[in-house]
Amino acid sequence: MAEISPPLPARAYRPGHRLRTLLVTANVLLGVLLGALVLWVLSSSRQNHEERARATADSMAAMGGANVGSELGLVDAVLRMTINDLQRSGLGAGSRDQEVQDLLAARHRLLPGAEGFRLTDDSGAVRWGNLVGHANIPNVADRDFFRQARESTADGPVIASPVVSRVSGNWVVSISRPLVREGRFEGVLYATIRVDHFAQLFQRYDLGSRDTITLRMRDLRFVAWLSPGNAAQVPMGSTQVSRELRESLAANPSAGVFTAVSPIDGLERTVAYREVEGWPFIVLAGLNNEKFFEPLAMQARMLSLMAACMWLLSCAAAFAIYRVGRRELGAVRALEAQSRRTQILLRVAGDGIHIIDRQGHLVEMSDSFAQMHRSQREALLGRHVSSWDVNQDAAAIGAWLGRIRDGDRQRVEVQHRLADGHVIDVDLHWHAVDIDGQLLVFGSARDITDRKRLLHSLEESAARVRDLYDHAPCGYFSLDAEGCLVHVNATLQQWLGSAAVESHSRFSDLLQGESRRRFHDHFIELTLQERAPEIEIELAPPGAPRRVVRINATAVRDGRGDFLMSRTVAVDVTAQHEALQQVRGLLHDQSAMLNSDLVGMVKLASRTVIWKNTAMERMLGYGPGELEGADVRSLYARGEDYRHVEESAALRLGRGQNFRTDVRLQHRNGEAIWVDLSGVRLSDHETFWMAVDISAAKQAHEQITHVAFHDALTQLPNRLLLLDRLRQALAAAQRAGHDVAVCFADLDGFKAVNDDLGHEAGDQLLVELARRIAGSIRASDTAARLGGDEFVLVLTPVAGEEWRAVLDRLMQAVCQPVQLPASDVPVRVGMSIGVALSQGRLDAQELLAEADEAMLQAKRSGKHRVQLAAAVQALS
Ligand SMILES: Nc1nc2c(ncn2[C@@H]2O[C@H](COP(=O)(O)OP(=O)(O)OP(=O)(O)O)[C@@H](O)[C@H]2O)c(=O)[nH]1
Repeated sequence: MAEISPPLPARAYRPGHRLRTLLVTANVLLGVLLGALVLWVLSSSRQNHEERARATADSMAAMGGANVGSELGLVDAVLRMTINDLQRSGLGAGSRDQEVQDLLAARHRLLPGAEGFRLTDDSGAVRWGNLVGHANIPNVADRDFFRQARESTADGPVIASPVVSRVSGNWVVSISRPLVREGRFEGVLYATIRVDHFAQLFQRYDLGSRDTITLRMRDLRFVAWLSPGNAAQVPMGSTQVSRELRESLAANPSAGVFTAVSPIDGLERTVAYREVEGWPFIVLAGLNNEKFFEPLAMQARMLSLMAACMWLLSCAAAFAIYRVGRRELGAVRALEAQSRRTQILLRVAGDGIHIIDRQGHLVEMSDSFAQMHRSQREALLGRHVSSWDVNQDAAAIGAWLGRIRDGDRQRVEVQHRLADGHVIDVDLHWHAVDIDGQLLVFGSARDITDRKRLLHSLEESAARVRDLYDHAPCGYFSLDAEGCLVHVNATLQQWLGSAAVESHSRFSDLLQGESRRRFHDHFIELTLQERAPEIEIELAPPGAPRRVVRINATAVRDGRGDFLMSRTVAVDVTAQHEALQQVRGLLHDQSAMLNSDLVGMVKLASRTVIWKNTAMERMLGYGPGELEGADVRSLYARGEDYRHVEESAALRLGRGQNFRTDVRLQHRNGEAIWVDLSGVRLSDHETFWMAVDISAAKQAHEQITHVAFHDALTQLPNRLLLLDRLRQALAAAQRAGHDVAVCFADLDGFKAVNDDLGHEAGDQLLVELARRIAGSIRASDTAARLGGDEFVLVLTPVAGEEWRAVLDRLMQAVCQPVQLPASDVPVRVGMSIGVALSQGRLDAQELLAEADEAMLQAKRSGKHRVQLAAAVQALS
């Protein structure tokens, strides 16, 4: 698998983004620059405007001050000149009124701005001036200017605050001088100027609407103002002024410029003030900033608009550049992306893509091509086709390259020799393309070596399947919707008799009788349903064996569900049928066997009867079905027999062996029944048992055994049984470490009984004495009759001398009189006994002989006594 180089990071190379950033940044900078420029220009312009406003206001204030000053100066000059004239001419008090009146009138004419020009006497009565002839001569003694002038010692005019004229009713400002002659106060000459006159003075200036020129007293009391277009009224004498004016006046009482909002009308103005030189007045010129800076605002708007237009134009230009640039960049990027896609395609392409030039040299390839050749791209680049083409040499390849033309294409299977020498099969598509006058062959090669091998393998498999199909032990065939053969394998052909099978034969025509009818129904059902039930039919073609076949069919349908054909498997079940017949016969035989009268059979599961035959029921005395479910333990005569069988059988059956034993079962009436019992294991849970009643045989055997081992007269054990028991006792005694006493007894005087009373009486006596002997011993002891009047007792176990007590008791029993039928008087016999003790010995015959010898010794010693064997005595 070729390693694919990772894709470039998404933001690693984005020329469109960079251009956009550049243009946006440039426009932002341009916007900032234009803004700064506009601000700078406006700031400079505002500064100029402010300077101009201040200069204009200052000029107007200066001009106003000069005008007011010159007006007042003119009035004062006329007043002074008139006073001088009055002092010199002696006019005035005591003079003719007309002369004074004329003088004043003449001088009044010099003062067009003065409303009144009058002279008072020393009492304040207005005696001369333009009020002469007035009905009521006013007195101004209460006026400030009169009092100040009368008291004034300085050679200067007296200016009084505006007052309402008592003559005209107008607000006026009065300028006065005292008339003093020869040190005596004779009156006050005064001129009154209407405050409106000052406003008229200011009208000669080109004031804009909302501009103001104001005249105030030095103490800021309002006198007059001119403010075109301003309807605000200012109370006469009002000192309501801005804070800035007070501060500026405090800093410089004579002149100043500042900007302030007027407390009168609330408008912002550039205000300049000037002191009226020589007079207690200040003139304030206020330029309405809004009005004055209107051109500046206009300029600002224009500049801003121009700057905005420039900026928008710049943005539009930038956007156009961006659009064009992006289109170009998009094209470049599309080309790059195409190139990268092609490169990646070559890296990841599954097929071996490669390009060769007209000379047959490899000029480009995908990684998979190099991998297919088990080589590296660098090693293969420039190689000639002939270096790997197995089927053509360089000359043939050259000829082929010389023949092909633009647009030629072909698909061929070729063989390539790999770098490691292996040859692979290749499926090659090539396409010749002329690019810029150069013919290139584009190839797509795929390694099909494995596919060809697989195809070969599949063909072999198909052949095997075909062989299997034809020669399988099953018959295969397909029928069309009409029931005619479409496919049939060789096996079925053989079954049908090859001659009978023709193309499109109707299959049912090859059948007879019941088979034909059954198949017909089966096929109808198959055409209607997906499957049809299995059926068995008989094939009986002429010249071929009859056979029974079981057929299983599936319907094949088209996309609409219409029946196309059947797919049928036929299995030859002839042998099964025959086997079934045999099995049925066997089952019949088996049934007969299982129901035998002689052999009882049961099947057990978990020790419970789950099946039994009649013989078993009869053997155990149960009625039909009564044994079903019975616990098997209840069928045994003795519990130990059941346990013995259970343990022994479990061991053998568990090893897969059969188990057989003779055991006593219990008849329902309580009698024990000897049976020959054998069992086999059927499964983990089930066992099968057969029982043959052997009670009769067992009884006969027991009788035979009893006769063989017992004395026929007394029924005591005979010599054979005695020896057997003696040997067992000796072996046990040796293991246990105790003694066995072997006592040989012979009756004393028995012969006389026979002789006197007859042999039969002798037998009766022997029977009685045998009974007494058997009753004198323990269960572990044995009393046997050897023959005649000889008895042997085996006492085991014995310890010490305890055998003596047993024998004493025995002798007492034996010597008791016996009443025999043949005698009127009881018969008495004695008994001589020889005793041998085992003392660890095991030889029974030796001990018996030793006891016999001791018995003889007892006889010899006078009879009816017990004699211990000499060997025992010696050992003791
Ligand atoms: N009735 C009868 N007698 C028998 C039988 N077998 C042997 N005898 C007799 O028993 C007698 C035994 O003989 P003895 O042992 O010599 O007789 P005894 O009189 O006891 O003599 P001692 O042993 O010397 O005391 C013989 O006469 C036998 O014929 C038998 O089965 N029945």
